Amino acid sequence: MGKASKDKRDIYYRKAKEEGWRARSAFKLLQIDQEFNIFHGVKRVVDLCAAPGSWSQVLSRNLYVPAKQSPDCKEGDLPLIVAIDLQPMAPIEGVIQVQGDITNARTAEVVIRHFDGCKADLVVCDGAPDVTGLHDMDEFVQSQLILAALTIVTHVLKVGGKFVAKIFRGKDTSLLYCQLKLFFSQVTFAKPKSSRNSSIEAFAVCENYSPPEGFKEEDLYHLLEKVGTPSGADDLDCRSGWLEGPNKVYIPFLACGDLSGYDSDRSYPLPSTEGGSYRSLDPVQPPIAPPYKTALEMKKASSHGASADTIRPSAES
Ligand SMILES: C[S@@+](CC[C@H](N)C(=O)[O-])C[C@H]1O[C@@H](n2cnc3c(N)ncnc32)[C@H](O)[C@@H]1O
Repeated sequence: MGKASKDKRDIYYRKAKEEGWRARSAFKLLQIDQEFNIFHGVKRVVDLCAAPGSWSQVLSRNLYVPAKQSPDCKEGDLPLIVAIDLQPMAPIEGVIQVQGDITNARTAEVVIRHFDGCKADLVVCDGAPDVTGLHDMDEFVQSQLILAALTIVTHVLKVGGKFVAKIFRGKDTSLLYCQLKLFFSQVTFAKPKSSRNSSIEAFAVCENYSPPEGFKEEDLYHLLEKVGTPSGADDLDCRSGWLEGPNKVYIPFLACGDLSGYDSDRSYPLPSTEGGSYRSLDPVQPPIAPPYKTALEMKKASSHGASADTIRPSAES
């Protein structure tokens, strides 16, 4: 698809470039905030799986920049934004970057250290594995990423805090809902208007972090395993809900936005520019070390006569 054609078919892709966002996903977080007011009162935030950084940009523009420009704000009062990803990303004003795997305990430790004993008001996670197209498999890997994010949440989120995580809707969605409901009094699955209807993605918006009484972080997985099992029913289900039977949970699902917003499944005419012809903008910030870079290097080298297996992946060279 040519750039102009993509601009026409994907209004949020075009708008992202016009407004200086690194990815169209920025609009998903903005639309979730419009509906749930998740940024209200937030001073400390963790952005998990943040690259290329459009959610971190949203956090910077909505929290850090206004505070910095306020004449009453002192240096120590500036919002703290910590962003983590496997991939490096170009710097963003007011955002501390950690490169690491969120499923690794050491990454969680680095994040916790940045908070220096204080707790976060908000944790967001837009993590996605490389999608295989096998829905059950993709949903499973995605749910593992969410559970890794929940591990970090249990260590860094303050009681009453919020957590927003990308989910893939599938057969285990109710289980995931019940697991999240163990820790948050309000859990809503939301679909922002900028997320295409054809995509199985949605976002779990979890409000009012309130772990079960006596909860210890090291017991997280043991507790989650009990959700939906007969043995766990007695002590957990009153909080998290039932997976089966007459009292089965119904997941609150909300389509964010109204009819006045752009529809991500529609094509929109391109704006006419001076001179009549439309000029597509370049992406705001191309990824600095994308996973496909090695493949491109190998392809380039093989077309110049070198054997592909003599090329070292760029991370090792
Ligand atoms: C959809 S992108 C995130 C887009 C980002 N929110 C933005 O607005 O620019 C998903 C990201 O998840 C990251 N990711 C996937 N698995 C991860 C893991 N185990 N640890 C850290 N990051 C991970 C990928 O590297 C990728 O950058």
